[in-house]
This record gives sequence, C-alpha cells and structure tokens, in this order.
Amino acid sequence: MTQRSNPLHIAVAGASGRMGRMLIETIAAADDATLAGALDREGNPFIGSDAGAFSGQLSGVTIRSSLAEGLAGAQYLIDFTRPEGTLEHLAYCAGHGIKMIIGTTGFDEAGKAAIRAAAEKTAIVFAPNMSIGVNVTLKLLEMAAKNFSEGYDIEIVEAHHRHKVDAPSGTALKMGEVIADALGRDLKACAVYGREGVTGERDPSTIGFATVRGGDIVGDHTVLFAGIGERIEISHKSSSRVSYAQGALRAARFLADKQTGLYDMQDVLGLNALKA
Ligand SMILES: NC(=O)C1=CN([C@@H]2O[C@H](COP(=O)(O)OP(=O)(O)OC[C@H]3O[C@@H](n4cnc5c(N)ncnc54)[C@H](OP(=O)(O)O)[C@@H]3O)[C@@H](O)[C@H]2O)C=CC1
Ligand SMILES: O=C(O)C1=N[C@H](C(=O)O)C[C@H](O)C1
Repeated sequence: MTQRSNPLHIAVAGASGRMGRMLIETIAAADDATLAGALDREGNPFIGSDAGAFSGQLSGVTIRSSLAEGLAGAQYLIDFTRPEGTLEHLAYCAGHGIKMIIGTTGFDEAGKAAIRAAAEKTAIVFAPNMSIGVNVTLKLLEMAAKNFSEGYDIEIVEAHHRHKVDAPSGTALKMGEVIADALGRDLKACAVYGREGVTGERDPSTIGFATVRGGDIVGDHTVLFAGIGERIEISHKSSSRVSYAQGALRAARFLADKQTGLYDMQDVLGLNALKA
C-alpha cells in the first residue's frame, strides 16, 4: 500500500488481542495511517514479537510493555483492552498529548470520570461500539422509543463470544441509555438485569437486559418493543470485527484537527446533528 506523505501515526494497545490484531491489519491496509507502536501488558507472551506477525505481514514494529517505548512515535493510541489497562494508558497519553480512541467497555463511574477529565488535556473518542451499523441503529432506537413510549415493553438482548468478560455489553448499555433518554427515564433507576424466580408481573417502566455468551459470536444486539398484538425488533449483528476497526480508524481521522475534548462515534459520523 502506498503511504500518503503525512500519515496518522497510530499505536495500538492490546496488540495481541482480538481487536488489537484486527486494528493492526486495518492500519496496514490504510494509505493514510501508519503503525507507530504496539503495546501489551508485561508478561504477555507476545512482548518482543513483530506486531504484524499474526497476519503474516511483518510491520517492523515490536510489541512493547513500556509505554514510553511503545508510544515514542505515536500521535494516537487506539485502545481496546480492559478498563484498568486503558486508565493507565490514559494517564500517560493525557500527559504527553497523545490522542486516544477508546473502545474498551466495562468502565465504572470513576473510570468514566477519569476519561472526561483526561479529555481536558487531549482529544478522545470514547464509544462502546465503533461500527457504523450500530451507531445508525442507535438513531433508529431513539426514533422508535419516542413512538413506542406507551404500551410497549422494552427488552434488550445481546449475545457475544465465550471470552467476553463484561455484561451486559457496552453496546447494550448504550442502547438502554439512548432509549431511556428518549423516554425521559433514568436508566440507573429503570434497568432490570436478568430475571430469576418469582419476579412478579413486569413493571412497564422498566428496560430489561438479557445476556447470552457462547462460541465465537462476534456481537448481536436486539431491542424488542413488545406490545399487545405486535412486537417490533430492531437488530444489529456483527459478522466480523473489521467494522469496529474501520470505525476506530475513522475516529482517529476525526481527531486530526482536535487538540482536546471528549467525542463519541455519533460525533465522528455526524449523527448527533440528526433529529430522530
Ligand atoms: N468499541 C467497540 O467497537 C468494541 C469494543 N470492544 C471491547 O474491547 C475490549 C477488548 O476486546 P477484545 O479485543 O475482544 O479482548 P481480548 O481479550 O482479545 O484483548 C484484550 C487485549 O488487552 C490486553 N490487556 C488486558 N488487560 C490489560 C491491562 N490491564 N493492561 C494492558 N493491556 C491489557 C490483553 O492482554 P493479555 O492477553 O495479556 O490479557 C489483550 O492483548 C473489550 O472491552 C471489548 O468489550 C470489542 C470490540 C468492539
Ligand atoms: O467484547 C466484544 O467482543 C464486544 N464488545 C463491545 C461491547 O461490549 O458492546 C462491542 C461489540 O459488541 C463487541
């Protein structure tokens, strides 16, 4: 691939992970980006390996555990790891003016507050799902929720691979937030996470979540608006992680002219301006 004269210099955290590998391949295929560093945590068996070895395309970039070494030539860090790893990377990036694209899910309120604070020092895109399809689906959900506000029970069902460690998925929670906001409800107060035993009848003001884990499911999300005599289902199904990686690269391009600030994929895709 011919590189443009001034490519985006992007480092990838969690380089040997499922998303890390896909991101490294996606950056290698882009003509406006170059892999500028690769990180994994100390003790990871791939430290010292070439970051492109997984795809059989050597990159000349070695996976490092030292942030100073791994991020020496980076303008951007794309991070799909775990909250504790991302928060460590965040502190370093905020201190060194490295922009971040954060795809990691499962943050608690303190973690989210740390990301908001870091965005006063560097520019950050933070989104639980970077695929275009899911982000357009969020707009569809906003519109649907406004029109099914009375008489429809709302349930969110998500399914992921057996290795996923957080539940419900960040995307399912985001869908819940978008719907709750559209209905003027507070998700913290109305969410029901799974049901067991004698639960009593369904409270119509709740938003229910159900989680499935198995095999190699990349990521399925369905929102049900269940009324009397009909139900509406809005679904998104991922068949490859490439859509997340391409979204992350698009987010890096979006940050090119930003120095600080916290953005999401709705900002990147220009969807915030659309009224449902
Ligand atoms: N926003 C989006 O579009 C998407 C978000 N995700 C999210 O991205 C995250 C990663 O998913 P996935 O790639 O499947 O996960 P993997 O487990 O395959 O990869 C995680 C990577 O992060 C590394 N890691 C784990 N803990 C730390 C730490 N404390 N510090 C530094 N590195 C660490 C792992 O190293 P090791 O193997 O040594 O533990 C591994 O290389 C999840 O939170 C997932 O929900 C996933 C897909 C899309
Ligand atoms: O862990 C995953 O795989 C995924 N995680 C994200 C989430 O929690 O929503 C995005 C996608 O669903 C894949």
